[in-house]
Amino acid sequence: MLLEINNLFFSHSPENNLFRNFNLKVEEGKTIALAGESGCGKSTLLNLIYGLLDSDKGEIIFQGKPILGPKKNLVPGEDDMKLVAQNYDLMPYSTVAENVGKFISNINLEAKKEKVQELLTVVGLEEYASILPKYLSGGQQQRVSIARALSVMPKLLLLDEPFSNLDFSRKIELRERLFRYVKEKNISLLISTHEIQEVIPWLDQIIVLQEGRLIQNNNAEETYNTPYNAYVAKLFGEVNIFSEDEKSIFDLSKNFWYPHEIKISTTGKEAKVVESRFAGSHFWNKISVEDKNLIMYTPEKIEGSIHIEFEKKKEK
Ligand SMILES: Nc1ncnc2c1ncn2[C@@H]1O[C@H](COP(=O)(O)OP(=O)(O)OP(=O)(O)O)[C@@H](O)[C@H]1O
Repeated sequence: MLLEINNLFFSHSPENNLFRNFNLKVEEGKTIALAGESGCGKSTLLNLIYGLLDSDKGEIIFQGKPILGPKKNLVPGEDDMKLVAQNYDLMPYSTVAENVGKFISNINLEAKKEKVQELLTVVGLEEYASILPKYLSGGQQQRVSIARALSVMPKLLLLDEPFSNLDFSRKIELRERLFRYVKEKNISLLISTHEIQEVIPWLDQIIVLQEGRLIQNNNAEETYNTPYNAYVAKLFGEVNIFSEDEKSIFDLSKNFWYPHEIKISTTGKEAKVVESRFAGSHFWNKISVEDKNLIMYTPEKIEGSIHIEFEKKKEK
């Protein structure tokens, strides 16, 4: 096992016990999302794993060796682990290329140059090699920091919200190149995000945190289809949530229905269209059924009175 967290306890302050008996295992070469709403403990967990914080109890074992916090280890960080936090920590008077090459040996300068070039391509900054970081946007600095972390070929890369500062098209480009690169090099990636939708296609596993508790740890498909609770379902975007009573009124077998799982049918329950709005790839509709408002997506604009059914194949 690459990383093992056993019975971890941690609190920032005595009145706020964030992690209470937290356990997690990370295998080699896996791409894992650390998901959960703001404040659930994602950054704190990454900092604990990297050795920037002292745990109150329990152990974090990386490649068979315990990670010691700052009290016992003055220089945090392991050779085979890198963290890219939300402050990018670049050398201000060195160029982008020098920053990326900071940890690469100077023994073979030609090989170093090639490696830096390869990493700049991964993060889409080939043209910025000779620029100083201060002339870069926050998102670009973030990418330099990711390239520098990749340069040491870590066994485990921890990324804290790596796409938070990027516009949509940059995000799509970086995402694909980064995820392919880490898989190819067998680097385990633990990436914190509150926009799980954006990374689903690349994930082996999703770990969901809720107020410091690990509440679900499955692959993306299982997490999406059988979310542990409404909090998990909501991480995937809009979802219709039914109480136990409503579940029986609607004769449903599960509590969470995504908008695309509700379909127009010739029979089924009658519904009134409250509003229908163009949303790009579909129309976003609010409908009212049995005094409950539901969101459903349709290919065309809808109005008036309709009949709906709940997609059968997703029922479990
Ligand atoms: N230095 C600190 N001192 C005291 N409390 C802190 C500190 N850092 C974080 N916290 C608290 O610990 C909890 C977890 O914070 P953390 O930053 O780990 O969450 P997060 O899931 O990464 O959030 P975000 O997605 O907003 O970055 C929050 O309640 C936060 O207010």
